[in-house]
Amino acid sequence: MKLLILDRDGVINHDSDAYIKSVEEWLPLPGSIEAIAQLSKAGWTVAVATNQSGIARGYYDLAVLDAMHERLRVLVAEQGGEVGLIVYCPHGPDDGCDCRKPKPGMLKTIAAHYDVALAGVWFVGDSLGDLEAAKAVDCQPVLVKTGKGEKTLGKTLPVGTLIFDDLAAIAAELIHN
Ligand SMILES: O=P(O)(O)OC[C@@H](O)[C@H]1O[C@@H](OP(=O)(O)O)[C@@H](O)[C@@H](O)[C@@H]1O
Ligand SMILES: [Mg+2]
Ligand SMILES: [Zn+2]
Repeated sequence: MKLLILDRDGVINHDSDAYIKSVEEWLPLPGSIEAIAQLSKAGWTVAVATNQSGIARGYYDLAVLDAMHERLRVLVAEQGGEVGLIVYCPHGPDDGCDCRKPKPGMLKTIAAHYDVALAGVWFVGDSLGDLEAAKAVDCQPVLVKTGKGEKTLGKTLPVGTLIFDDLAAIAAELIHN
């Protein structure tokens, strides 16, 4: 199967150092909804793996998080596509969970859900932790320059990291090559 895994904040929607705390603050990046819909219509399964420590920090609750993801699903459906499994880590940095990136727990959950191997599967993120999570399970790390991506570019990236301007550029690459 053609599986693509996306980080959420900074890849699909605008990110904020103040966290994305409400559906109103959850604003798609230019071209991201269309990119997901086009990928879906081209036979790709698009899953999401997102850290959401704002839950542990008490900035918003699971109902709000679910509403953001319902919004994502509705917007993509309006473009004729669909979003696959969305996995989130609600824990804080000190909770010692297995799912918070850079740990690869969420990627493993997605692989198990679809019963596929992760080797070579593209995982698209804007933070170094996303790329490190990818590397940990032999996914292809892919950095976008949106969100925190420009800042991440200044760090030492995992060997072999691919770099694209945004999700729309990734969709064009995957669909047309
Ligand atoms: O990019 P994804 O994984 O979809 O989500 C990132 C968010 O959970 C938040 O992650 C936080 O990091 P800490 O969790 O506080 O280290 C900060 O970077 C926030 O700016 C950001 O909105
Ligand atoms: Mg991000
Ligand atoms: Zn977790």
